[in-house]
Amino acid sequence: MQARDRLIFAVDVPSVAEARRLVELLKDDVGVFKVGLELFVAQGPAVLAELRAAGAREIFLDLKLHDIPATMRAAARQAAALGVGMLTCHCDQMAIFEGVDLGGTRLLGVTTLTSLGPEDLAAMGYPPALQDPRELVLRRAGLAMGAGCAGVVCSGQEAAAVRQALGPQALVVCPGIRPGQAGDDDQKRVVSPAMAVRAGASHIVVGRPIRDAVDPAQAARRIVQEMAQA
Ligand SMILES: O=C(O)c1cc(=O)[nH]c(=O)n1[C@@H]1O[C@H](COP(=O)(O)O)[C@@H](O)[C@H]1O
Repeated sequence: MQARDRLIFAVDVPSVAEARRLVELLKDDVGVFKVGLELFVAQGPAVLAELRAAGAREIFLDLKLHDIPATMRAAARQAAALGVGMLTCHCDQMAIFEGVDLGGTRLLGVTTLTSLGPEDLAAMGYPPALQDPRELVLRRAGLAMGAGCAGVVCSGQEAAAVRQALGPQALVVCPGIRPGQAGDDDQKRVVSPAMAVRAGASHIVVGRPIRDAVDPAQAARRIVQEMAQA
């Protein structure tokens, strides 16, 4: 796997025209294009064909499904029918996806959003032992794998512990990546591309630091270079 294939670009824009422009600009430097809630809610499933036509080879549908098991299974089957390579969900129970054939779509369990810190977990009512994001991430990673996921989404700060717990085969996908001098925006648990790769991330997710760069393709190439060196 080349470093480029491990870079996921979050296509966080509302219009098809802007999404297509970014894919055309980045298709040679980015392995996976992530369609999240903003683009999917605005444009619906038809946007996936638009991105493929613009040059996206692999698409990650980031819908963060969270519902009762029957609804999760049904929605995951519909997403798989769209031919996406990855799909996110929140897994609160074991065996949710047991026996569900999703073809080539790999499920990723979101563990603890990278925008959350210990103070947020305390406010949400987690007991002191689970207010340490690493502990909560490990707990939820176990649930996700038990639910039938191929891997998890966590921050690079927990990636080493998650990799150790889940073994070499699991996908460990890390958003909250901030290269160089980029600001944190609304992210709280951030690391650099090199730190995430060294910690054992299989993929990193980068949105604004590429999208808002003066030269997005150059920003992506710099990140890939940093990943390759790491
Ligand atoms: O599931 C995700 O992709 C995700 C999980 C998470 O914990 N944190 C997180 O930021 N994301 C997504 O990753 C992307 C990060 O974007 P930037 O902060 O702009 O790089 C966004 O599309 C988020 O929706």
